[in-house]
Amino acid sequence: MKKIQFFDTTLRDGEQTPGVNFNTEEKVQIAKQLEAYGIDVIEAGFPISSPGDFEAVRAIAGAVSHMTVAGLARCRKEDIDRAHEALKDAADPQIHVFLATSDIHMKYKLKMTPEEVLASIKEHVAYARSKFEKVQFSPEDATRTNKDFLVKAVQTAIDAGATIINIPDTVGYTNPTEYGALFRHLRENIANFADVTFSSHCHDDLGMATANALAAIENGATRVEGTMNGIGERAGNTAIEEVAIALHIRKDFYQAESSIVFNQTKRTSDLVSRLSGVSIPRNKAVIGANAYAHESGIHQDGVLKNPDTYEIITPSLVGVDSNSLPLGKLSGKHAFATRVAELGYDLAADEMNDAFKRFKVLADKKKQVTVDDLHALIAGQTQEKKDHYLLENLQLQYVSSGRQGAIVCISDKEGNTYTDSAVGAGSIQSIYNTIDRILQQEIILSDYRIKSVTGGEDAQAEVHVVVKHPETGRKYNGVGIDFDVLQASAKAYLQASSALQR
Ligand SMILES: CC(=O)SCCNC(=O)CCNC(=O)[C@H](O)C(C)(C)COP(=O)(O)OP(=O)(O)OC[C@H]1O[C@@H](n2cnc3c(N)ncnc32)[C@H](O)[C@@H]1OP(=O)(O)O
Ligand SMILES: CC(C)C(=O)C(=O)O
Repeated sequence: MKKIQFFDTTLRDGEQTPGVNFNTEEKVQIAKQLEAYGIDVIEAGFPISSPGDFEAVRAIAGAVSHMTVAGLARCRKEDIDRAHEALKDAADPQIHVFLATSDIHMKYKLKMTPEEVLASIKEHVAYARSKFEKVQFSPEDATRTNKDFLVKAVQTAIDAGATIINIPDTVGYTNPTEYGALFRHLRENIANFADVTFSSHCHDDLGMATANALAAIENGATRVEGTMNGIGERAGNTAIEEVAIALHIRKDFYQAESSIVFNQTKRTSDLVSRLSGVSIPRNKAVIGANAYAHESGIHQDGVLKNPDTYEIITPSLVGVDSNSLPLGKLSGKHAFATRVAELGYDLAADEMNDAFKRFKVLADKKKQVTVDDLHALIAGQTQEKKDHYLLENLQLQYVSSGRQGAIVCISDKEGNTYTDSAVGAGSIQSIYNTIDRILQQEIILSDYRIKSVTGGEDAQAEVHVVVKHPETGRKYNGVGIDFDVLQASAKAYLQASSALQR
């Protein structure tokens, strides 16, 4: 098994995410959590960039005990001096010196010739080495750099004293085949490749940052740079938690291990998300809210029988409490029955079948069926079983100004069905007038209240009515629950009428 080190740059490249700005206290908090997560090296910042960044690097250097603390520096002596100053209290300091090597960066950004770039690498890496034992050099934009020139730049850095070489895919341009081949090329052409730590640093512009990092590992890299949750410049960096878990779950393939403390994954990710303000997409690998949720019936049935059928990561491994089986229109009977039983209902087989049919109708209308929806559904079903009359269907004619019309069909316990129609000042009144005609009753509606049982725009409605017998003055209650408020109103009125007619 080879050992893969993780270099976390959440506080440096991660902070380059537009809109993200950590203060020193937050940086120290994240650094300590990254240490608990088992990160080997933390890039605490870019000390020359601002007094705040300098201070944060200094504070982190003094706050962590067994993680290497790195600071970034351009090929400029003042950058290296500033990093040295910021890291002077670190138990294990490292400097990260970089200089771009691609034609486009050298010509347009640096305005330097390739020869000047090689000379600068030699001079500044040597200067860094005079101050640090651990010197990392990154040829920025390496994946768009001429391969022969990249070898020269890397060899120059190693000869000048670099102990770590990082190969950045600065603009997220490469792919796993090409990036893997680049590491092979370096392995074959760098004299003392094995004496130096080779590292990957990928960006996610084409969505391949994790795959590229893994390809680097397959081809000689023993260190991976990345950020928690993949935050970073533009589309972000390699997500550390993804590479770490991929190595662990596919140990059989990668033959590699790391110091990552997996059950700290969720906690670390949550902290970075909260302090950065960058929320995690629900479908994000490893730590997204849906990563351990199974909605479709066949998957839910499999997971209930044995979680390994559809779960390659056990939620507790990464510090997630448990998996979940959210109910939706694609869910099946096994998951539905399990949830109903968990909610404390003991339904007979025919009741369960009936409830499942109603659930499917409801789920077709709602994005997700919640626990409240289930309570409402079962409460409605239990109540309707007791009622003499049942609503079969309802048809309404809406006129923008004028009287509204309703056609109502109801059935009774003996299996008779009755259909009639009537008009009213509003839709609900037209429904109630029709029910009165069918049941040949004259009753007084003394109260009508409506509330939503569940949340969201697709909430179920619960309607409460109180009707009064015109002669005895006795009052009868009715409750109707339905996805549709007019249906719920009809059901409530029928229930109250059933009670009055008994
Ligand atoms: C690929 C990466 O992510 S690299 C890290 C990127 N991160 C950041 O840039 C965040 C922090 N940066 C900053 O605060 C500022 O850019 C500073 C303090 C570093 C520099 O600020 P300024 O002096 O105002 O320069 P500015 O940012 O406008 O331009 C960068 C200068 O650095 C030069 N430069 C860029 N990279 C390097 C390098 N590796 N080595 C030496 N010089 C470099 C540029 O050519 C340019 O030089 P010029 O002023 O002679 O034209
Ligand atoms: C400083 C380097 C490693 C970098 O962040 C990049 O090239 O993306």
